[in-house]
Amino acid sequence: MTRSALTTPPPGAAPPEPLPGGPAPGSPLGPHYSHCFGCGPKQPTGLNLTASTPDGVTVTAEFVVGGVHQGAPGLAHGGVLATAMDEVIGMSIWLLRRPYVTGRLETDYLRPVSVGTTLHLRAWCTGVSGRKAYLEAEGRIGAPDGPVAVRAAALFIEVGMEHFAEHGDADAFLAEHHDYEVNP
Ligand SMILES: CCCCCCCC(=O)SCCNC(=O)CCNC(=O)[C@H](O)C(C)(C)COP(=O)(O)OP(=O)(O)OC[C@H]1O[C@@H](n2cnc3c(N)ncnc32)[C@H](O)[C@@H]1OP(=O)(O)O
Repeated sequence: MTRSALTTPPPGAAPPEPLPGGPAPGSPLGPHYSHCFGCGPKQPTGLNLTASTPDGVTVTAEFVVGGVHQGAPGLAHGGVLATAMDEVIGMSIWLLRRPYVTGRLETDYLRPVSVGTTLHLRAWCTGVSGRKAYLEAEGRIGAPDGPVAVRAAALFIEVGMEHFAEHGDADAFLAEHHDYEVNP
């Protein structure tokens, strides 16, 4: 992975600890928003990723590449694979229950991914420094220890709820997260 300086945590940036009262290891994670293109069950044209966490800080998910995800005939579109990386990374930082958005996403494509492949995704945080979270992800073909097809590194930036209120629909988010603390 040719991770750039922009997605490499600075010295002293520690990875996060599991959130007290967070999801139990192995338990499935719900979508962060039901209409999300990546994980929303009410988004029929989306990726419909479902994920779980083995340890409260890592996220795993399976993505079955279908015909609707093609770029070249029979092969996954690179932008769709980047979307899957963005989503699983977003799910892993959402384990902290603070709102982050993608600032930068770097993707390496190491192997072609055929339609019909189950891509085993994994994402984790390598460090948090102020508002910046540094994250990585990988997608492996056919099994959790299969050959790596895609790798990603990302910088996510923590934002306030005003980001969604000003640019999007904060009420739609809060309607699905009654337990969410706006000012924790
Ligand atoms: C609640 C669950 C949500 C799940 C979301 C799922 C993931 C997504 O799809 S998010 C959608 C895609 N992303 C976006 O729409 C974000 C669009 N961008 C923005 O809104 C803004 O640029 C935003 C919020 C990232 C940063 O703006 P702002 O809050 O003004 O902060 P800003 O001062 O510019 O940057 C903060 C720091 O991050 C750095 N930074 C910001 N963007 C980048 C970038 N692209 N690359 C490198 N560094 C960056 C800045 O240099 C700055 O660093 P420092 O503190 O060292 O000076």
